[in-house]
Amino acid sequence: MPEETTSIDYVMEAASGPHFSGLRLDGLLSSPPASSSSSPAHRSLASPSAFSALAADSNAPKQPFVIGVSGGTASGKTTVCDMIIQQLHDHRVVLVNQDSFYRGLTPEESERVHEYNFDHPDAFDTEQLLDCIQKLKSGQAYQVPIYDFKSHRRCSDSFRLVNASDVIILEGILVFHDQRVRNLMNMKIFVDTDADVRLARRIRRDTVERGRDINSVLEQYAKFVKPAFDDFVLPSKKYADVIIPRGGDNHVAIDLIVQHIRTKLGQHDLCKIYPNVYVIQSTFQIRGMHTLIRDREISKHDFVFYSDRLIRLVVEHGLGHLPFTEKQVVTPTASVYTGVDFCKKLCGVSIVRSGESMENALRACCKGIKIGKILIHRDGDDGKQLIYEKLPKDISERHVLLLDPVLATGNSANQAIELLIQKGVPESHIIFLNLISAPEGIHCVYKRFPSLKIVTSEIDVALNEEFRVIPGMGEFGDRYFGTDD
Ligand SMILES: Nc1nc2c(ncn2[C@@H]2O[C@H](COP(=O)(O)OP(=O)(O)OP(=O)(O)O)[C@@H](O)[C@H]2O)c(=O)[nH]1
Ligand SMILES: O=P(O)(O)OC[C@H]1O[C@H](OP(=O)(O)OP(=O)(O)O)[C@H](O)[C@@H]1O
Ligand SMILES: O=c1cc[nH]c(=O)[nH]1
Repeated sequence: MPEETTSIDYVMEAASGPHFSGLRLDGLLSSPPASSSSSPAHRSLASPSAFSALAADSNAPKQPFVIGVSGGTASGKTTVCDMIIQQLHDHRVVLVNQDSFYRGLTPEESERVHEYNFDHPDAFDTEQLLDCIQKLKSGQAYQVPIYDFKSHRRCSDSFRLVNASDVIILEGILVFHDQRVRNLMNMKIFVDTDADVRLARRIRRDTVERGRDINSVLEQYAKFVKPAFDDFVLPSKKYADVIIPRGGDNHVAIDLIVQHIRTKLGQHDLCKIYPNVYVIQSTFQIRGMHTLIRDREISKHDFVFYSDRLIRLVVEHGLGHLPFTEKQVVTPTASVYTGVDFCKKLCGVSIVRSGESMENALRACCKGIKIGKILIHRDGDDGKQLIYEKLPKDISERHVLLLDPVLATGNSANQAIELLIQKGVPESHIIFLNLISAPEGIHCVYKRFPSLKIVTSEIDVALNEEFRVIPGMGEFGDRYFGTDD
């Protein structure tokens, strides 16, 4: 026992000296490792303009949310990632491990594997990792290499195909080291676990799972793992947005992180510009319904059925934005329940004809609700003319749910809103409900009516030259009412 303690002390002591990247030919090179940012390969890749071009196009389809998870060896990164993936069960999440981008050792390096520093940034092919994350971010699938920890090589003929998804988690000890990789992340998490706990886990993992003897594990730890942690991993902690003490045991932190990711996923870029735009939180159910109603091959019956389901969700969500008052009731157990009372001064206004498809859902939610109508004639595509209106007399005292499934140029909506305001409805008392909004329509409405609320189920990419929403769902009214052939 005293002998073992001495040898551990020795290796720990030795850890405080200099350390080097890649293969240590003599175990004690005299110059520090070349800075990775100075390599020509680094300079040539991914110019800043490539990134800004990606970021600048506000009409581009929604980009995946990229989470970086870093921390020392055996800190519990994998557990944290698993928990996030599990809790985000209704989103498509992919995990990319930095380990997959280990360069793999040359035969010469393999012969002296004990002198190879697997914990130095140069041990990873960061250019390829960047390429992978950029491709996934732009919606393309990527063939991730498979690295074998036993042979220290990559499998030459097989890859793991990672598909594009809503969330990409990039996990590894050094994922915050390179600024270009960091810049691709929307959220950075550092798993902070005490060094002694990590070392104990590492010893158990490497001896039990990787068939190594304890001395070689400690030697590698002292010579490479600990120094690289101090030099590269720990300094990158400052880039983290969230630091999780105790790793996977910290359920509160993971819950908060997942909540934040959920909020961000539901947020279109336009919601950041216009805080009164609400996109209902996307789920596979909602996407499934959109997939059906956007499919030009769907039957009329199914188009109506799935549009109605979506409309009901949008209506329910819209009602959630109405004011309420507190109300107490006595339950059958003679206890007091403190709840809320629905807003009483309410009405719906549909823009004829498509908006009428939303009336049933509103009636189903609000018994006996008054519903007015506005008919706007489309004269060309910019000229809209109001030709009919029938509104409740006391509309100025009511909150108005304005109904129309499509917001395209915004001209119809603006005509209708203008009329409501003329009738005395305060702008902030109008909630415009629709299934699909085009960015152009949102800009157009908010230019004139910034305090109105829009509740929609998806924001599309753009309008085409014919002012149709892209990808859109074609002419909603014709498809819903069966007048399209
Ligand atoms: N001996 C040896 N070690 C390697 C090799 N490749 C990677 N490593 C070690 O693997 C570690 C990186 O993985 P970790 O972060 O510990 O693994 P992990 O399972 O993701 O850790 P947690 O999930 O945080 O517990 C580095 O510290 C390297 O020293 C190899 O081929 N041989
Ligand atoms: O934002 P905009 O560019 O004004 O376009 C949106 C309008 O177009 C559609 O109606 P359409 O004129 O096709 O009539 P319909 O409801 O009778 O089908 C839709 O229901 C909106 O009212
Ligand atoms: O794409 C569009 C544009 C306006 N109205 C629709 O129904 N669809």
